[in-house]
Amino acid sequence: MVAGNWKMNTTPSEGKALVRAVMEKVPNPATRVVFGVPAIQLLGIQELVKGHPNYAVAAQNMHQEESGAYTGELSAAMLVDAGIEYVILGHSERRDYAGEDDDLINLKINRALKHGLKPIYCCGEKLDIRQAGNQEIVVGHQIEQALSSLDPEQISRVVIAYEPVWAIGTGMTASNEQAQQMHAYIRKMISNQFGSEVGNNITILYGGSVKPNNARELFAEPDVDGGLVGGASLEADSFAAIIEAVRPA
Ligand SMILES: O=C[C@H](O)COP(=O)(O)O
Repeated sequence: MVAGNWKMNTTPSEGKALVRAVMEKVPNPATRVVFGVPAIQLLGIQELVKGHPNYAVAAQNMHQEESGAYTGELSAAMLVDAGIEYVILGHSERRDYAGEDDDLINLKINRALKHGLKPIYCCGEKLDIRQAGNQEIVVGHQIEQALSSLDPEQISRVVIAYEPVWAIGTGMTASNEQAQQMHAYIRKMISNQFGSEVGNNITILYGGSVKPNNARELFAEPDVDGGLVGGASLEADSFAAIIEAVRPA
């Protein structure tokens, strides 16, 4: 699977042009392709991908409550009614700028699953943690807090995105070995808690400076099931090249 996270980029007309160009370049992707678009574009982009077996749309956030007086927020029910299939939750930018922690993210994941949305749960360590060699402790803790209350059926609808914070938007991609090591660790954690069938089948994406020139090698690692792409998803040529770098299932 390849998911693009546009973050706060593209106007609605730019977004539509980008999706049209990607779909024209890769009309039949060999993998699931998801556009994570700004809230104002959800309906418009959903219209463009509607009916396509491999293209889908993700919201970049969602509120944990069912409905109510939460000005500026989007609910799970609204996303589902608009035809949206995925929601990105726990991105490091929301952890940093909106103060989200794994307890809150756990509430959001539960709400999303209750409505049939598929959460793309983001986790990952900061640079000082990596330098101290504590990345598995920190990511393990994030996953435990955010996902351990789920049952095997629920977790099987979750996509995990490992995004080392030091690699996001910096051009400093994790090495293939670093990515593989963490993905294997995450898969083992999920297998231990939910059983090996769930662990073997869960999709674990790598995110952090994925580009056309490193995607193929990263995606060739046995536990890397694709990517969550920021900057390189904003340009049709580079996103199309990354989609085409996914190894066949
Ligand atoms: O959600 C995507 C990540 O934050 C990666 O962003 P990037 O590809 O620009 O490093």
